Amino acid sequence: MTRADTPPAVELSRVTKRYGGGEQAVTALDRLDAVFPSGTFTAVMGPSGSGKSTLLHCAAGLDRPTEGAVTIDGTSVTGLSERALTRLRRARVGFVFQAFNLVAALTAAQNVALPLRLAGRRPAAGEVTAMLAEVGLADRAGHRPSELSGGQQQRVAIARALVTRPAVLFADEPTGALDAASGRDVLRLLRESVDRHGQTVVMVTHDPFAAAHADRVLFLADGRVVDELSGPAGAPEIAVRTARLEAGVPS
Ligand SMILES: Nc1ncnc2c1ncn2[C@@H]1O[C@H](COP(=O)(O)OP(=O)(O)OP(=O)(O)O)[C@@H](O)[C@H]1O
Repeated sequence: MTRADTPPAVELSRVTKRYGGGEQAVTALDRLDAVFPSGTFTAVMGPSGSGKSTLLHCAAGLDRPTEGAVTIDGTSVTGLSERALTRLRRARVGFVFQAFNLVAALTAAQNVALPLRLAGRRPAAGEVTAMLAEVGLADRAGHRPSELSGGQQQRVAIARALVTRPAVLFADEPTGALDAASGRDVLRLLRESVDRHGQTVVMVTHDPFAAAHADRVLFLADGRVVDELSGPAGAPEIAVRTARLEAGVPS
């Protein structure tokens, strides 16, 4: 099957997400449409409060839209029970957070094995080590998060997110807490997962240099996609579009 025949990893159709009610109601996503094709790397940018994290949470099945439809790896999230949604998420979705979110009491290897164990699988011999080797940390398998640098912790978090070979990996500001060199390592890993393994990656970022690693950049404002850059775009071009959006200038 060619990539064009493969269903999108994630699709959002007219997704609205409202928080609160009455006078206090906030519309975080406003009839938003977005398609994340399988095997592509998309960056999501936009001013603070534009709905980026809400988009990620709805697209990952961590949160349910108020209206509209979300399909993950061909399965409609609407109507799924909490249990079925959790199962879908564990099997088909990976998540990487700005703050790494590793389990402090577990070693790197145990952290990476966790999603397999939660899915009721005993990791095959060498599976976890191979995953750690992929992120350049085969020699740190027995270390706890407190014994690793921020960049190394984020690489363990990426290994943990990829070990189930999910249909889609979501990353929320994955380089936000890292120095420039560690940030570049993390972005290179995400890029390689797309190029080598056909992984689908969706990453929220404020950083045009980070977004320049993606195949496509979606720009959000007021809960809608208002601009898009396709094909690898350079950081300067991304920065100009971002500045325009923050200044409220239509593109
Ligand atoms: N749990 C919540 N309850 C009420 N309002 C919320 C909640 N979560 C988000 N919002 C509101 O929804 C809007 C979108 O928030 P969201 O966090 O998705 O934006 P963002 O683009 O990720 O922002 P930032 O770049 O600052 O992280 C904001 O106005 C925010 O205040």
